[in-house]
Amino acid sequence: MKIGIFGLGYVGLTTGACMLRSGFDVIGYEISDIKRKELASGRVPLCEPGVGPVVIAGISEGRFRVADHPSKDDLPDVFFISVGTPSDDRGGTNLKAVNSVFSTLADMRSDLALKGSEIVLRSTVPPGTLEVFARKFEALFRVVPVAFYPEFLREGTAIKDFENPPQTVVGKLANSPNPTKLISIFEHLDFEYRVVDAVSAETLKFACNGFHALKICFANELGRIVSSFGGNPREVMELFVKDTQLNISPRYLLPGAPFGGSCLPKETRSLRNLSASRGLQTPTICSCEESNQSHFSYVIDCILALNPKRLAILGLAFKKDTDDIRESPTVEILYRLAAYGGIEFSVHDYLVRPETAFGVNQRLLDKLISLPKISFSNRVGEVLEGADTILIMHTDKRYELVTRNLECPIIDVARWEGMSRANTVGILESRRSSGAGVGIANKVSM
Ligand SMILES: NC(=O)C1=CN([C@@H]2O[C@H](COP(=O)(O)OP(=O)(O)OC[C@H]3O[C@@H](n4cnc5c(N)ncnc54)[C@H](O)[C@@H]3O)[C@@H](O)[C@H]2O)C=CC1
Ligand SMILES: O=C(O)[C@H]1O[C@H](OP(=O)(O)OP(=O)(O)OC[C@H]2O[C@@H](n3ccc(=O)[nH]c3=O)[C@H](O)[C@@H]2O)[C@H](O)[C@@H](O)[C@@H]1O
Repeated sequence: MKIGIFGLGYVGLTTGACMLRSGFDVIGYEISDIKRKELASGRVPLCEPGVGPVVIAGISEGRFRVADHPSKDDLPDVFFISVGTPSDDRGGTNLKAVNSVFSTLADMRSDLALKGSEIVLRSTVPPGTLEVFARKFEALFRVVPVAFYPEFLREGTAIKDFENPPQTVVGKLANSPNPTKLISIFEHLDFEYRVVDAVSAETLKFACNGFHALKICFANELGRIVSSFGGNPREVMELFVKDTQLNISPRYLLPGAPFGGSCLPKETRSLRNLSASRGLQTPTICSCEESNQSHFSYVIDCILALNPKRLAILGLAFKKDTDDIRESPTVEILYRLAAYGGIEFSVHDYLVRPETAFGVNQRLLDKLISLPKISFSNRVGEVLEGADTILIMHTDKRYELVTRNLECPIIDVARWEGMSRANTVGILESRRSSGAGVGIANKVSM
């Protein structure tokens, strides 16, 4: 069986690698010339453990090909759509890329029907999206099975998650046939799956990401309360998650950094936007954004309490084991601290590299490293040299080891260590009276 994948980003390339591992041939359709060229030259334009070697081997064996659009002489049996669905200006979902893919496929509908191809939407989309596209591209949906199959992978563990998903759900429209070829892929991978209506599958995806964000907010808010009484937030929550009868899984429940990445912030904005569009009052769900912002303020206070002059920051990506800096908490913290002036930053990450960043990540990184008083390196020793304060943002054991015997103050946000706001008020006052940070002062005071 031949698999086609639209969008060779974090999800699309992982899907490609997993399909190759399962023995299928893959054609990736990617709109970015640079990404296509990189792949054609045997370079993988992102860091995701395990993906690179499989994709490169697939390319050299001729089992992974890359093109800008499908050709009717070389049609896949199953098309996965994994293009980006970023937030729009109002917190809704920008569906332009998905629309463009459906439009391409609609133009080829007779060839797709002849081949018996199926279309599987994997991009995260708001409830009701498949129905909207079914109306818009009615002629395509009439002759080709189209399903929504939410993706539950996490960056950094994407292959593992793809091959062992927490659950497998296929959403389809009432009058659409079962996507039998897609289901035969699951059989091969030994997945259990459930077929539900498209709106349920679309909403389930938002429910999962919204709940992940909510759990993080709860853990971080509770952490702040425990800290204020002199208790140990990690200990409290480590005990809390031991109760797996009533407290569900430990994931997302250990206090640490504010949440970030390309998904949770986007989906919390989308949920607020969806509620508002239906005139619904959903204060718990809507408060996640505010709660996360207040946690940023708390972390900033803890850093400023140490009055750093030269701050070494370990971990720039939104979490360890990825090079993705989209909505990274570290990036947000850097901008907020930079607005105060007077701090020099040296930043380390094992995987983020200016020379290998692409697309949005490249633009974000270029902007960040053009900040005054910031240096960036992939050598941790270089970054630590001369630092008077250290900020650890990733739960990476290597950071624990390399900082173990250092004498300067360390704030390990990822593990909630060294987090204290003592003396913050005095420092904020003096920074404010020197005119620094006026623009964001109200965000920082709590
Ligand atoms: N990153 C993650 O951990 C997860 C993401 N998702 C969802 O999967 C989707 C993709 O996410 P990412 O892979 O992170 O995005 P990404 O931004 O890394 O990749 C999207 C790719 O699609 C390409 N593209 C855009 N329009 C195209 C078109 N018309 N034809 C072909 N290629 C096109 C872009 O150039 C880019 O390479 C989003 O809807 C996201 O919400 C779902 C689960 C996990
Ligand atoms: O829909 C998506 O796009 C994906 O979004 C997230 O995956 P991802 O953003 O790759 O990574 P996560 O591990 O969920 O991390 C997101 C944020 O939560 C934080 N986090 C994660 C786990 C945890 O236990 N605690 C915690 O604070 C991370 O540091 C990060 O800031 C979801 O968790 C995936 O299940 C989902 O498929």
